[in-house]
Amino acid sequence: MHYIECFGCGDVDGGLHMTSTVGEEHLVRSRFEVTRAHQGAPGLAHGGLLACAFDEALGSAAGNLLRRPAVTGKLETDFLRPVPVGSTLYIVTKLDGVAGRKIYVSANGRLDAEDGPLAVRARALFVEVTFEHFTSHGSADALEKFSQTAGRSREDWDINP
Ligand SMILES: CCCCCCCCCCCC(=O)SCCNC(=O)CCNC(=O)[C@H](O)C(C)(C)COP(=O)(O)OP(=O)(O)OC[C@H]1O[C@@H](n2cnc3c(N)ncnc32)[C@H](O)[C@@H]1OP(=O)(O)O
Repeated sequence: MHYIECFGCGDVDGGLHMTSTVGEEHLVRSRFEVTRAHQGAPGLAHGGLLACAFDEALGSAAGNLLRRPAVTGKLETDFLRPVPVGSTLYIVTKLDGVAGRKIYVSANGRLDAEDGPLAVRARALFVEVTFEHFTSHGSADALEKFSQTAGRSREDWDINP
């Protein structure tokens, strides 16, 4: 799932420009490059921006692994180490479970390498929604744009791979 106007993964000025890929053992790997635009304290990433990066990584995992539209219901973050400007967070997300519409995911973010020091941990509950969630609360035009730019139609979502 990729939407070019998404703040997390899209081609948006000032956005996070994150990329995510599904790898071995159904783990989703995401990267977040921390720039000066993401600062809170001087030279360090803002905690809210880091939470956003994890929302993106966790949401990307829920969406790409299950191929169901879902939105964040709950997001928890543990900030274990400062994350400096100029560093890259290597985020690995796993699917912990599904119960009805509830999708549980968790992630670890390590500094500058897959095996770097653990800097941020996060857990989230995503809730599966229908497309009407986006048309009734968002914008039908934006949803159409998503369908076009993601290269898939709404009907594709009915298929559970
Ligand atoms: C086109 C595609 C593009 C793809 C779109 C991809 C988007 C990804 C974007 C990145 C992620 C985001 O930023 S998403 C944006 C931020 N999030 C949002 O805007 C969500 C706003 N909240 C809502 O719309 C709603 O509260 C929902 C959809 C989350 C839930 O409402 P609902 O549909 O009425 O369902 P509800 O019965 O309340 O909840 C269903 C089950 O989840 C549980 N539940 C719900 N919320 C919580 C919670 N905070 N903490 C614990 N549990 C919760 C309930 O107890 C229930 O459990 P049980 O009784 O079944 O046991």
